Amino acid sequence: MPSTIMASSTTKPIFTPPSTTLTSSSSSSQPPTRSSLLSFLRNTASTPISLKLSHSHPSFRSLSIKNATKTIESAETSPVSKVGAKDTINSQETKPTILVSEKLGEAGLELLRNFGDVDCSYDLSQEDLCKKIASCDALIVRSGTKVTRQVFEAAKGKLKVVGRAGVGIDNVDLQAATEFGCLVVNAPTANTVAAAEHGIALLASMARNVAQADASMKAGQWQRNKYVGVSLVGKTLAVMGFGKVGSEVARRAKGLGMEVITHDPYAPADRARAIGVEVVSFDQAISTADFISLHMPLTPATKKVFNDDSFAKVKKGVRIINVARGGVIDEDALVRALDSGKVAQAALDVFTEEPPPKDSKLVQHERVTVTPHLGASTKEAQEGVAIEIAEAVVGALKGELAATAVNAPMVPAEVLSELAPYVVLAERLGRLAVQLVAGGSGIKSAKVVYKSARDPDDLDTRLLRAMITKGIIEPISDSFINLVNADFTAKKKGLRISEERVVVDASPELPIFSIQVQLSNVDSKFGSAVSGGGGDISIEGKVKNGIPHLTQVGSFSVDVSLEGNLILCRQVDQPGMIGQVGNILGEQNVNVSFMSVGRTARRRNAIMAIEVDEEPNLESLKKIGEVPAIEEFVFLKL
Ligand SMILES: NC(=O)c1ccc[n+]([C@@H]2O[C@H](COP(=O)([O-])OP(=O)(O)OC[C@H]3O[C@@H](n4cnc5c(N)ncnc54)[C@H](O)[C@@H]3O)[C@@H](O)[C@H]2O)c1
Ligand SMILES: O=C(O)[C@H](O)COP(=O)(O)O
Repeated sequence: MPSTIMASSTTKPIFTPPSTTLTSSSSSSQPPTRSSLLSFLRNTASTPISLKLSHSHPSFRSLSIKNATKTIESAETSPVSKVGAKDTINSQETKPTILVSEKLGEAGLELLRNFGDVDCSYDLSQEDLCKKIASCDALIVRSGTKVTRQVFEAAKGKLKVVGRAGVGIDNVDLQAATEFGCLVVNAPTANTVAAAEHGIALLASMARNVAQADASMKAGQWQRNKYVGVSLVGKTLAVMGFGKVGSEVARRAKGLGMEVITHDPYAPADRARAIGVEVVSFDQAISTADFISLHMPLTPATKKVFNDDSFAKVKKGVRIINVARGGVIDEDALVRALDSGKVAQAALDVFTEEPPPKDSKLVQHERVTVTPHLGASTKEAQEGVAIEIAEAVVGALKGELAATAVNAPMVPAEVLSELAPYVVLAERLGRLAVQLVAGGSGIKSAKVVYKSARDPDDLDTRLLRAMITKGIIEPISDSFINLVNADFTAKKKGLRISEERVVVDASPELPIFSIQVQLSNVDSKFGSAVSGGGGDISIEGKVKNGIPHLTQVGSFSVDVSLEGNLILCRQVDQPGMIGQVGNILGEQNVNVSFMSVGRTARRRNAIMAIEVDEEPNLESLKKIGEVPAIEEFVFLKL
């Protein structure tokens, strides 16, 4: 059974492909360009066509002569080739500017300096950050910089990647980043152990009043009876969030002889069981634990999850450790629970507001131990994080897909290399399909059919869908589309993209046998592209020897590589047609690089697909339209 995925829902028509008159072929109206944001992929030797997609705005010229009336329509030509190379981020002329707004390990800075101009400006105000960001290609932050919507707006499309040198990305407005097509990457692994060790340090020092006793001695006291602690062995620790840090804390707590239970709605129970940790419900965890250690991210679902209600359910005298995020605790409720004795002690590394106000009751509370967000602050972790984020940011600026992308699908390297030629095919099919739409028709829905011999579940199409979306939208709007914002932009423009995977009897060696793009409920300026009775514009392509080919236009089979621009003609099948069209193009020194003819029956309708190296002028296209046997034709720009 073919599977269908709805990429986005639709509300209103998105756009109308442009159409102007024959005389409007001048290239003087420069299309809007923005610098090359995130490319989808790097160039690889195995990829026949450059995948480093600079952010140009290639609109297209299209000419069609419809049936007997032979109306000529043309969309304005844009100087595609003039904008591409200049805008490429890693060109020889310009080095990317990387703003580092918080202290980063030297090894990471070194990596960044080898690639771009690094501006280390710490403690910037929001206003200064907004001023600076407009000239930056990348921004690297820790938890202290708030990367708000305002920052993305101020970047005016220049900012391509935000690197979070650490795990938590709650200080980055991910929605805004996605809308602006800005990739967000983090460094999720290098500080795990440091955070877990800090959690254990707080657990032990809280239980034995280390911080309070230390302060008391420094104040000249010797209070042995006052600082009698509690033992850890045999006590129950509830680890809330069994991710990287939580599981390391659990492991260490087991080593201290504690009973460990965990609550994590998403973690696989067998991973916990494997280290002797039982997964329980939230209520069970907090009501049975002697110690509760927090290790979940701050999300809308976890915000203030520890509040008056939850403190009402905890065991009297519970002790709480938080090295996750301050915002998961309602801090006023915690003060109340401490004052009432329901919570005996708390050890906190993180706060709702950082730094917390000087008169914070929580910080000043005598049964609270505090550290200024030091969980990740070991020499080792900071060097590791710096290298991890520098590599991710440099990779993203080079156009590589980041393994630690937070707001884009992570596509494993082996999948990526296999899909690379199909990615090119996908974009080109989208680009061709939209040029077949007649002016005046709004495109509301596109359907993509992937034919493959493989199990549909084995086919990750997110990248392909993004590229088809890019192909459809970019030529006719000023939107810049990448893997980060493709689905968002499609939805915003009311374009619904549905996907279907069809299993076919083909070689399982190839991930995809063919990709078909259908545009529904639109008129076509090339009627032959409309297939069957459904009235959908339909084109299909395959990858042959690593090169994308157009193999079907409407009901006609063709076979032409998708490397240059394309002329599609429908004519009465008769001798001499190739020569006539070839002569017209030859007169203008336009080289035909590839051509193919598909027909329904001998001496009936045929489609000629001609790939040309150069762009024919309007005069030549007009002459092609005037060849008597040619019933309709369209010029498509790739
Ligand atoms: N204090 C520090 O310096 C420091 C250092 C590193 C990490 N952190 C913070 O620690 C937290 C965990 O980091 P990590 O690297 O282990 O992340 P992680 O993504 O590996 O683990 C988070 C876990 O929380 C779970 N989770 C999500 N919602 C939950 C909920 N409602 N209840 C319970 N569990 C839930 C997830 O399923 C996941 O297993 C993050 O908030 C991170 O920002 C702080
Ligand atoms: O989420 C994290 O990685 C930690 O909170 C560390 O934050 P920091 O980089 O500001 O120390």
